[in-house]
Amino acid sequence: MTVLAVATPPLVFPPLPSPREPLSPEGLEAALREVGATRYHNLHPFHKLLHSGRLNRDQVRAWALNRYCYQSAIPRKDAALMSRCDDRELRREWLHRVTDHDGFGEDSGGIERWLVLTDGLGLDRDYVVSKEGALPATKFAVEAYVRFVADHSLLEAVASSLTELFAPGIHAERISGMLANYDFINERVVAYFRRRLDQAPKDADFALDYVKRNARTAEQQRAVIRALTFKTEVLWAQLDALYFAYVEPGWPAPGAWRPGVAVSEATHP
Ligand SMILES: O=C(O)c1cc(C(=O)O)c2c(n1)C(=O)C(=O)c1cc(C(=O)O)[nH]c1-2
Repeated sequence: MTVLAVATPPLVFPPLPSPREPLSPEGLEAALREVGATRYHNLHPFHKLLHSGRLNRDQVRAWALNRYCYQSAIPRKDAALMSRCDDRELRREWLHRVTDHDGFGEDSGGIERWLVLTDGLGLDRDYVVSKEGALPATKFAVEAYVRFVADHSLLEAVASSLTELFAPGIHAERISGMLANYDFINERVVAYFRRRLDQAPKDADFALDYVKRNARTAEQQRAVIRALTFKTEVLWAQLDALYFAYVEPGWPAPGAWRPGVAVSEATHP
């Protein structure tokens, strides 16, 4: 079986830091950044294909439709985090993450902007929102993230959001790569990512500062490194599933979306 030739990350990742003695806050930040540098999903072959214009429109549709599940779960996981939080200051700071996605007042929110993207790709909105066509692995990975935040310590829950430290780079790469390489992508449909370029760094800086101040023992530091590693796996598993279903060998699970389903070729630029 020929697997598409793309630049792949090393098969064996460098060992993760596993502090026995507490690290300094700066040492902990370096360890967390190392997790991102070696495991974040910008390294995944599916993203390399997506950003360089080597997917066809149906493969981009499959990505957007599955990724909707992740988007729509983010406010649920942030509400789960807040429900466990006794610290009013932390709740006040975290609250806007829910409204960034669900919208508030005049702002229709990130989930709506994501649906503008799926509209632009010609996907039926009700079908996307129903999540009926999402891959099993997408649903499992996304729910695992919501459960992780609900079940682990507040510190680990905050740390699991730290993949956002690495998101602006991939969003910038996606905006320029997709605009340059696909004639069916325009400014209107990349609006979601442009907005995240401002939102994500503020969220990530706050969460990083919180983790550096609160993870003081070696045990807490191991836990936050594990939480961030877990989150990179949530993201990676979704792309593995997309690659298997829609690139190579191209086996979508029973019931998962297939080209031609819930699609109108007329896009809405
Ligand atoms: O496009 C991406 O690669 C990407 C990655 C991530 C991430 O790293 O978790 C998020 C987002 N986008 C995103 O748009 C977003 O709103 C978001 C929220 C969170 C989170 O964990 O709270 N991650 C991400």
